[in-house]
Amino acid sequence: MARPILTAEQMRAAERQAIASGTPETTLMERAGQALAETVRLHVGPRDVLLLCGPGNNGGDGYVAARHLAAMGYTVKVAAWADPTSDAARWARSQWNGPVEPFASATETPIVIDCLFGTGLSRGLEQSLFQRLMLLVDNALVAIACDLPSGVSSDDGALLSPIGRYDLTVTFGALKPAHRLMPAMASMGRVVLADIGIDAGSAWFEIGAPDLPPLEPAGHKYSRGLVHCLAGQMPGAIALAANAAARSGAGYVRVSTSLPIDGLPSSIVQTGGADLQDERIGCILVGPGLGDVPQVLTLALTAPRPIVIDADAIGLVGEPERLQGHDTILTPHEGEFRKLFGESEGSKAERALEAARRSQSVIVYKGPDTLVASPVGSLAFAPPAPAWLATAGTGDVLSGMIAALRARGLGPFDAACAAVWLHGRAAEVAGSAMIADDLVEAIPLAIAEL
Ligand SMILES: NC(=O)C1=CN([C@@H]2O[C@H](COP(=O)(O)OP(=O)(O)OC[C@H]3O[C@@H](n4cnc5c(N)ncnc54)[C@H](O)[C@@H]3O)[C@@H](O)[C@H]2O)[C@@H](O)CC1
Ligand SMILES: [K+]
Repeated sequence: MARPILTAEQMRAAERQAIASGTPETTLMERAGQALAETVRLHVGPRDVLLLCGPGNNGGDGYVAARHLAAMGYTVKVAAWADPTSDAARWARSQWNGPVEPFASATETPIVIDCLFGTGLSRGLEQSLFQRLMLLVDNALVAIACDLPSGVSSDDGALLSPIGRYDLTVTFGALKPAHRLMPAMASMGRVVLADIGIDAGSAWFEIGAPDLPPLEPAGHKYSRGLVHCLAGQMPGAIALAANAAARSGAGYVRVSTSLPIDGLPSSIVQTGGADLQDERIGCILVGPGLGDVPQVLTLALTAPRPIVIDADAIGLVGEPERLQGHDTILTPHEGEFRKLFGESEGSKAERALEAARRSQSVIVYKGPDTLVASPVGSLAFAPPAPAWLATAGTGDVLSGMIAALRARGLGPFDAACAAVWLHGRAAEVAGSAMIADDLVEAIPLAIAEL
């Protein structure tokens, strides 16, 4: 299931919309606090709980959760860093009939719930506050963030002040960009999304397990999708990509190469020439192991077919506007992105969307927080992928997977999203000691699970 992602401003608008439709703000807060308490009950055993409450509505959620946890039988302590400043938070505070101690006197507790600041954080926490918070969080058996760890900038995932490591983050209505952007995402633990009755429709979302095109009973290798790979100076990389394409369900994978490539399965056809006008081609793949051979990219761009442009070919594009009018998917990592699009301002999300607009291409902006952006403003955030994907050749595997799913008939944005999800899942299946070749072997297993 794809989960929606909203900026802080969009979240406030959705909240205003819910209030205008007759749901009072205190009801939303009640639902949020109750969901937080329920999540603790479901995920964590019956140990003492400390809730740390801030002045805004994040703190309000904390007072509500304290009431529900106490009713569930937990031993609950509440420590406030400041008195409530919003009406809803004052209401929530008034409903909590236990003691509230000053933040400075809070001591280490097995379960710590950080309800200091959420989407309303406007600057870093003062030093004495973040130091004490980090101590309590890092010494807890289980640390839980209400909406966001305090110190995280909701819209871009930046750390406005240092944060500890959380086991669980419970968010409401929609995920926020920071839940899926570095560096913040690395410290959030599992992110649980609670429904509080807000309509959180958005063009931004977290990628969920894909629906792949059904296989036609009367299908044949061309209708299943023909991927045409263009080799370059280092054919090992394109061989990996071609293998990945074949194992992602392409009906037919061809590689144009001037040098025979050893070790390719015989089902992958090697050709000397490259007839890219062949209308049966579902997707062309260019870039892995290409080297400095710009004429191969130019050749690919003469073909009126979908193209995946990866690795070396990204650096050969020149101006992103050159790609307008082509049906292209680009798969840059950070260095390749900056080489093609320059040093632009803004969050990773904004830069990905701007790059997609300029090039009129789908951009797969890779990294520990991979994003897929479309020229019309759709933006997909990858769920966290295993750290062991950071090894040679995994990018080649991804580009082959995207080319296969594009050739199988998915649109460029959907093909990229599906491949990113399956790539992460295949890495989990392959395990932490995998090499890129093992990742290829794991693709059919990941697809079989769908
Ligand atoms: N938007 C929604 O639909 C809902 C929001 N809810 C909760 O409300 C939260 C947002 O509430 P708020 O907008 O009140 O924001 P916060 O509770 O995140 O914080 C706002 C308060 O903190 C102060 N502040 C900001 N940065 C500070 C800093 N570095 N040091 C000291 N003070 C600082 C602000 O002046 C303000 O008083 C969400 O994160 C979520 O937990 C929930 O109650 C459910 C519904
Ligand atoms: K928080």
